[in-house]
Amino acid sequence: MHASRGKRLRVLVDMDGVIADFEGGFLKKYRAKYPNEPYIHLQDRRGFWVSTQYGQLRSDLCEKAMSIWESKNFFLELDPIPGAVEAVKEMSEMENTDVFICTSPIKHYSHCPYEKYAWIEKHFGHEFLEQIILTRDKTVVSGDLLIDDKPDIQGVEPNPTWEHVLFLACHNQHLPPDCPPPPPPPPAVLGP
Ligand SMILES: Cc1cn([C@H]2C[C@H](OP(=O)(O)O)[C@@H](CO)O2)c(=O)[nH]c1=O
Ligand SMILES: [Mg+2]
Repeated sequence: MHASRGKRLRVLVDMDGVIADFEGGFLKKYRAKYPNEPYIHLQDRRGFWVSTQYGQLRSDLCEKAMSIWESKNFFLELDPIPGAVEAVKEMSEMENTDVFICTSPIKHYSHCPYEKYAWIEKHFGHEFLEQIILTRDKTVVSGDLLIDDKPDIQGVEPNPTWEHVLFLACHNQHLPPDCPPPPPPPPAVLGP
């Protein structure tokens, strides 16, 4: 369809949960910082927001969870999702295709925006810094596809130009394809 119009395909690729392992990095650092607190195994994660499910486990764990991704080096030290960096590089070399990393910084901005840039430079190289879009509202960004692990992507634009491709993640893998509200969390699994 796009080729017949002579148009290039613009792909917006989300960062956390798609190319950077936010959930794995969170759990590793949470358990290291709070070895005596309960935690949620990745297979038991439900709902997009980690802090919401931890808050349901015990109310004070919401803030403890937030302290992890608000810490220096959290975003910088995330591991790539296996195969993701190679796949994005390959896609960006495809004919008539423009790839952008479209990612939302957390509002605690001391480290996150810088570290997202540094992460892209580290894994994709300096040139790829041209392809970064940092925004808290992805609906105002124009593109053909948005590959993102968040089931509901909302903002001021009710009709975004992109089609959302839901990227499979531990927190969304139980959702039916048409993405109604997530089911309630399973019974808490206590650890360690
Ligand atoms: C708080 C929180 C953030 N994030 C990610 C999503 C956003 O990045 P991205 O847009 O790259 O997926 C960023 C800010 O919310 O952190 C999660 O994936 N889960 C969470 O629970
Ligand atoms: Mg994401």
